[in-house]
Amino acid sequence: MAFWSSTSIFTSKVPRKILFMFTLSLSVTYLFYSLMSCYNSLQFPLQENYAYQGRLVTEETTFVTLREKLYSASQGLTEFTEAERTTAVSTVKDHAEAEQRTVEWIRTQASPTKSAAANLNTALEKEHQEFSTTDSELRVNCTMDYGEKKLPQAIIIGVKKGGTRALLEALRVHPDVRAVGNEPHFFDRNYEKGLGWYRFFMCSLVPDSCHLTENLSLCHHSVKLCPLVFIKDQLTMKMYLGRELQDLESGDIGGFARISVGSWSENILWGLTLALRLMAYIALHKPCKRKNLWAHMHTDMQMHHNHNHNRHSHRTPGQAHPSITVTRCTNEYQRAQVLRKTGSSCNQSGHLVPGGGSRAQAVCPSGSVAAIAGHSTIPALLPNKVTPPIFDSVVTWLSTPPEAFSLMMLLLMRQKGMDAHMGGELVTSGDFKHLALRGQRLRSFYFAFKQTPSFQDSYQNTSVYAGQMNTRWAYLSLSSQNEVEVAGAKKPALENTARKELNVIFQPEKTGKIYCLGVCAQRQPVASLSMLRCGMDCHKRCSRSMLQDFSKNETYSMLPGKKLQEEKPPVAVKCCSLVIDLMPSTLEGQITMEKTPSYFVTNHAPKRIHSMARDIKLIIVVRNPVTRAISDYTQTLSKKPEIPTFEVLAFKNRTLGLIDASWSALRIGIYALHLESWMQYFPLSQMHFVSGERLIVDPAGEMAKVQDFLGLKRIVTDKHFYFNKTKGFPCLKKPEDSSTPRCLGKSKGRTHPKIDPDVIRRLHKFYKPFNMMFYQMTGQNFEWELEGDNESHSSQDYLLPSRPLTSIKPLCHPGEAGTSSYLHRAIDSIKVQAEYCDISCESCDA
Ligand SMILES: Nc1ncnc2c1ncn2[C@@H]1O[C@H](COP(=O)(O)OS(=O)(=O)O)[C@@H](OP(=O)(O)O)[C@H]1O
Repeated sequence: MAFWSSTSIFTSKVPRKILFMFTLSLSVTYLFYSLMSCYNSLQFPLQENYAYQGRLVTEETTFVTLREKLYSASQGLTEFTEAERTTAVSTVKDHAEAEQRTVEWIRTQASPTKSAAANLNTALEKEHQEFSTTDSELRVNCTMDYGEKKLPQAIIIGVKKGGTRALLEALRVHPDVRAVGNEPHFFDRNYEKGLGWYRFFMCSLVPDSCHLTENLSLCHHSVKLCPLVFIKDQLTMKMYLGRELQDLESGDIGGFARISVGSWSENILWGLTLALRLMAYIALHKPCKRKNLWAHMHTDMQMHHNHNHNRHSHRTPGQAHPSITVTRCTNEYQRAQVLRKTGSSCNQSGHLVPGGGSRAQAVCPSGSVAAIAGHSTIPALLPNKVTPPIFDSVVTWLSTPPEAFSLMMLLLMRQKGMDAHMGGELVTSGDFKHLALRGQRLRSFYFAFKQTPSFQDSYQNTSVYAGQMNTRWAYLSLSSQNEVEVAGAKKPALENTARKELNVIFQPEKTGKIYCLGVCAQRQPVASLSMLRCGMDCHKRCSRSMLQDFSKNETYSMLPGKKLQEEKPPVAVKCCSLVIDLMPSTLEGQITMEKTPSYFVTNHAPKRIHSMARDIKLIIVVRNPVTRAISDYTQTLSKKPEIPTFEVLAFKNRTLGLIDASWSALRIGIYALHLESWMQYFPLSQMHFVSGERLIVDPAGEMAKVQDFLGLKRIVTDKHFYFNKTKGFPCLKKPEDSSTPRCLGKSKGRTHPKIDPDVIRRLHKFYKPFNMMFYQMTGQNFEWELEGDNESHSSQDYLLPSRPLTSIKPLCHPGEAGTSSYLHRAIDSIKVQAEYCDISCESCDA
């Protein structure tokens, strides 16, 4: 009602009314559009156990019923049209049957290389629509998760280009398998981030996490929109806009609705209401004119502060209530200038005075506010406004750059004895390292904090220094004078610290109330719904120049940084799951998995994985090393077309026939060598080898073995696969509620370049002794030599073993002493034997 009364201003101002109506309709349209488009992604998330993820589960739903649902969902596969349906494969209960199927399958493939090659080009366009499971798509997971975050119990450790994606995607069909779509690269690239990071990476939104708390909690996500996240955002926005519009309507800063997760309809209704209110606010304040906006806001703030001061004075008995006087800062830009040039501080009576130093005193000893980092967040944090429960009053000021607000909040939290941490929200990437190294600015910060009684203490006699808006990370420290300091630092120390911080942040703690508050992205290129997130669409435009200005200014850092000493146990950040790519949680009885094929060739990986979980199950998909090398090369070529030919790279000296075993594409294929380091830590019984070739021709057969190995019920069977002629590979059948069959993306099953047959023959020769060694070690004969013997086949012809992989006695028994020396002796003899081998000891070790 208040809203409508406030908008009555419009009636006298026709142009504003028109603007209002226009923006309103836009907003409503967008809202529906967003919901609809996102809903699609929920209908069929890329994670296979779609039912698990995509269906809303009521709070009463138990884990058992959830799992039951998953099982039934995994059975319900939609039939294909005749055109789509080609030869299916069946389980490998009996070899003869499997073989028969294989033969049939191959026949239908009609030489997959050629058919795939011929068809692929013409079908590319079609493929675009048809093959939905691409790696990049896998990065987005807009779904809710249930259960617990666990470290993986099984990992697909290799090998690159072996067929690992196909295996993982097939496994994900299984209701008892939960796997992250992306490759975490924890044990090779991200290890220093710690298991906390890994685990966090392995988790996703915790259901209801945002109202785990009794009190107010805010959760804000700048991740891609999806309904479930949106609900949370919406709630957040309820807060944000509640603040904004309450300012507008009633001048009441202090009173905010508590957040509770409402029903869908309620939330949608909220969204609409918020949109309306937001539009009204925008129309009223003409916020795109920066100065005006800020002038308005200032006026409002001062007005409301005074108002609030009077209203709530009874809450802080005996406390002085200095009014805000921000005389020098009539708009944000000016404020920034003031701070940048001179620093700023406030005097005892709470007035902003130009400072000579390089810092801004944000909260003056008197408890009043002068400025913080050029932004007008402080009024929201004014001690005398912050009445218990604190969170009812501490809200973000919509047009405040999030960094400033977050920092300030964090400082205050810490200063008041709260266990508060800050982290960065990833807007465009699920990879922290990537983000940090690319030098991208974090676009928003979030922090989590735990309420402690001391937080409600008086704010008197405190000083908070804040600054450092132009670097990606900030240090926080408590000085000996109990001052909280924030300071920026330059790379690389800053990044290291940031990582440390993140590690800390992501280690969950069981006890305590967890609160979370996120701040919207500043320059996030998210379309109109960011209006609902960040308050105003034009806010981005308005503040961009200012932000850029900040970024350019190197001297804007306020204080020399001190490293944050972690004195208290870290806080869980369950509430805000800000990483886009997430490993799902698992229910009782489910397996958490990931795949990162580079682990297989990473020296430290076996030891690291062993120290994490010595009983972990390891899956290794292996493929003829020659084909694998060509596949690897093809991938590189697709990214860097200027690289030399395969033939050139493969040899150190082609005339002499010296193969360059240090070229990674070739080195990876010396499986025996890499396996040796794994065997030093894990018994063979914990490893399962999948034939990459058979995974193509008999996916169900391979899947049966993998499921057995993982101790899973054989759920994924031939019923789940069909051979897609266009793709030239097996694909997963579509689930009943999706119209999309699931073939792997364009990067899987590429057409390989034609390689000189002589080179291929030489490579086969090169690999032969290593392959033999590998067969011995694993006790399985993958029969890659058959491919090498038959030169009429091109590299991409998947020449199949005519019978199931033969078993041979393993050379070394699991964990057996002497494995290593045996292998070394064997490799030594190989070196002598191998005619074309230029393997030196160094390259072997490498
Ligand atoms: N079902 C299905 N669909 C498409 N592709 C399939 C499938 N099964 C196995 N393969 C083979 O998988 C090869 C890619 O291996 P990876 O997924 O391990 O590659 S990666 O390491 O993750 O980049 C890929 O290699 P290329 O053919 O060289 O592209 C495929 O041959």
